[in-house]
Amino acid sequence: MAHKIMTKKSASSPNLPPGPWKLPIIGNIHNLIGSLPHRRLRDLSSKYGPLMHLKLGEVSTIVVSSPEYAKEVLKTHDLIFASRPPILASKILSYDSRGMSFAPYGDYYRQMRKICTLELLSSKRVQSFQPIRVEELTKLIKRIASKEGSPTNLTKEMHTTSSMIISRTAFGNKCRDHQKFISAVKEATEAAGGFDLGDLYPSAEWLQHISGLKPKLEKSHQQTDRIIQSIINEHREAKSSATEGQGEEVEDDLVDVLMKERFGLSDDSIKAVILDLYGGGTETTSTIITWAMAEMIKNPRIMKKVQAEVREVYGKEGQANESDMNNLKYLKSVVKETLRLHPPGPLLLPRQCGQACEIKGYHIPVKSKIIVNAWAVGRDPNYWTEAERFYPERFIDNNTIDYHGNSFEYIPFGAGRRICPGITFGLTSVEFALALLMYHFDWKLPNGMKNEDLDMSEAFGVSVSLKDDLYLIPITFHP
Ligand code: HEM
Repeated sequence: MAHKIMTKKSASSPNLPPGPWKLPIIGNIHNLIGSLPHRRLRDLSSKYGPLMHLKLGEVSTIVVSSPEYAKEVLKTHDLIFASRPPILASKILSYDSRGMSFAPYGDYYRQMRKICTLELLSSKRVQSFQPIRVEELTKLIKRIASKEGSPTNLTKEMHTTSSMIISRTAFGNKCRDHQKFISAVKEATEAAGGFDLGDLYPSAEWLQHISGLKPKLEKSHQQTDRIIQSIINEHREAKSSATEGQGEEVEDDLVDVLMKERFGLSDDSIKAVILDLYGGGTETTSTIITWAMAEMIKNPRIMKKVQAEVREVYGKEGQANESDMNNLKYLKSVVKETLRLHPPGPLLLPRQCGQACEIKGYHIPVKSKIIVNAWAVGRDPNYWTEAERFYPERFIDNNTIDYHGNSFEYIPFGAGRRICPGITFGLTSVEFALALLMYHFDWKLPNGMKNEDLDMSEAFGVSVSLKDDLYLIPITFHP
């Protein structure tokens, strides 16, 4: 291994992974200033190695930037790193971390994860939501067609569509105003997206008060709580009138599933999980679609090839449908390549070390925060030829690299026990949306802009997205 210990340490000082010099109090916070975190961390790790130690405020942080070390953390020592660090936003917004994303690893988490993978996000359940996807995406195609020839804000359109798909999946027809829920969560996410000093200095609780974040999060939480609670109450009423034989048949949306008696979940747990699924599935899905569109506009050869494939497969039917998606081999490779270069969560979600351990001779202290730089791993030139190039062909006929965290050079959904449970849900929406956009329209940039001039700069947020909204001109395709 290239990064051996260079200096002899005394027996009492643990052999931490290498890292930049630490300043008093702030540690390495100043080392992160300059560019977006995933880029900055990659630059630092090219100097200090693929297993790097940083001190961010009080928090000992281990940064993983190569497939070999990602495998150590996400597979070899999976159980030790299966927890998440406590985060103020999740404590407040997610009912004391009762959702799945930030629940500490333990019995409660395992129960929720099981419900989620077997009941809420299983292939069968995802399949059952097909009518919702078809309806929302048909609305999207109609809205875009109505703007024929003029610039359309695809970023915004995709965000609206993904939000509606997940909100309708979660609440079904028993919610009268999806928009109210969507706006409240947007506000909460914006509040949580800020940098929280309190999380970097857990021992100084007073910091949470002076940063002003806590009251902001509490206010947002009260608002979202009121809305979801009233949706749950509506479900309860619909259920009881159906049982009494007066109501319509109760159709299973995600809240219905979570309310099943055999799970014995409290309302707070139900609300936390719903918020998690909404938070985990909306922006991720819409940003991938936008990145894929931007990459294809930049590479017209690729867009033409996808369009030819989609139009050939769906030509006879005159419209795209989900059942033939398996024939769209090239479109699927475009999605895979988009996720390699633009994983919406470039640093996955942080893990926490549950027990002091050693990785290839380096000491990992208990309670360290673990950051896996999936973005850097997906661009590692030791694993990828022409790593920075958008080249979907690399995945055609490559059956070894899948989405399930088995190849550690490709982990846009993470790997191991905490791998994203929404892979099927997310990919089904992404691939179908792209098939429709490619089938129904030709696309060009506004104001005579050249393909190569499209700015691909990133913005860091809940997901890493294009910095500027993507405006494209649709031209309807008439078969
Ligand atoms: C389509 C694009 C998506 C991407 C790229 C993505 C990516 C990720 C990543 C990187 C993680 C962290 C994994 C880890 O720590 O190893 C994660 C976790 C999670 N995702 Fe996704 N996700 C996507 C879609 C979805 C959807 C559609 C849902 C739900 C409807 C969802 C729900 C979740 C949840 C609940 C977790 C937390 C899992 C846990 O801690 O056990 N995601 N996702």
